[in-house]
Amino acid sequence: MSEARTITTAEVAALLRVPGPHDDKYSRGVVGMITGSTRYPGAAVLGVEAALRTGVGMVRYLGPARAADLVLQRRPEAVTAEGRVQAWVLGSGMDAGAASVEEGPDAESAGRMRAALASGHPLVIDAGALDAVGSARGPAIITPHARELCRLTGSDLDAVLADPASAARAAADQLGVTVLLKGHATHVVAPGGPMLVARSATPWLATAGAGDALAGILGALVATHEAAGPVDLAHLARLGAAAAVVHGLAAQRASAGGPLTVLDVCAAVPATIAALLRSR
Ligand SMILES: NC(=O)C1=CN([C@@H]2O[C@H](COP(=O)(O)OP(=O)(O)OC[C@H]3O[C@@H](n4cnc5c(N)ncnc54)[C@H](OP(=O)(O)O)[C@@H]3O)[C@@H](O)[C@H]2O)[C@@H](O)CC1
Ligand SMILES: Nc1ncnc2c1ncn2[C@@H]1O[C@H](COP(=O)(O)OP(=O)(O)O)[C@@H](O)[C@H]1O
Repeated sequence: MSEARTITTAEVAALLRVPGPHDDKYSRGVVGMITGSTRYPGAAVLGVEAALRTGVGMVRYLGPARAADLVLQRRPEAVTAEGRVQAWVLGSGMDAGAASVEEGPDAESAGRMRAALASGHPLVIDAGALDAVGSARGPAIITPHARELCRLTGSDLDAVLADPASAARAAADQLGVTVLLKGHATHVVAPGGPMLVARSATPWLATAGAGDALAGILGALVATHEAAGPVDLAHLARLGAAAAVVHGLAAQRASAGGPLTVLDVCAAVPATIAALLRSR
């Protein structure tokens, strides 16, 4: 078994960037999101909602037209024009091979995804972008659930579920990226780095779209940090664990012991962050 340490709420609170009087929307950080697809547009809405609720200077949403329309209906704050970003979230709500699509309504966002992968900016790589991890030029954190990790590394599902810490570490070493392996406990590790575990989640979070929200929370945290200086793989691991804790605590708040929807979790993120900030 791999050594693992539960990240504390004090560590998470210390990783939250608070805007100051001299900040503007660009100095706070811009997260670019190429998520959602014509088949799964809802994932784009959830990720954008989560990123905005986490606090970031701007969300630049560059996915397919159907998803962009829904994102704008829900969140007119989102900017759908190309421009500079500090960090990218790629692949939530997309089928495997999304970066290779060359025809149809999702081809333009596939091209944008290839450009983001080659940009050198930090990357949050989820769902349909996971198989493109080899073309990431910047530091990357991948966010698979156990089945996705197995598809990516060829490992056995029972072995991953029995020892997720070792599976996450092996994947990080094999792929040369930071790995955030989702589950009841979420394991996060950079190649050669310490294993961090987030244990704040409630099983009510086992619902479709919860992972799309996690990617948005993480993307916002990465963009706000990258805006202050370059983020490396070890830093991505700390931010990944912090995002999972915020996500889990927001789910506890949204649940209050009962069922939740993913938009409820997103709505609970600002109060969750405010409570963490009060504790520092
Ligand atoms: N609102 C949105 O837009 C949302 C969009 N989403 C997007 O959906 C995409 C697919 O994501 P995912 O994670 O579901 O896909 P994946 O890893 O292929 O797992 C499927 C495999 O699990 C297994 N399986 C086991 N039990 C099963 C069962 N009872 N019912 C069905 N399957 C069952 C089954 O294996 P089998 O039994 O067939 O061997 C199957 O192969 C992805 O792009 C994601 O971002 C989601 O985020 C949701 C919200
Ligand atoms: N039993 C559970 N207890 C706590 N959290 C869970 C549980 N099952 C799933 N989660 C969390 O819910 C999210 C599900 O993400 P994911 O599997 O990507 O789903 P989706 O693709 O539908 O968004 C992850 O953040 C995961 O950690």
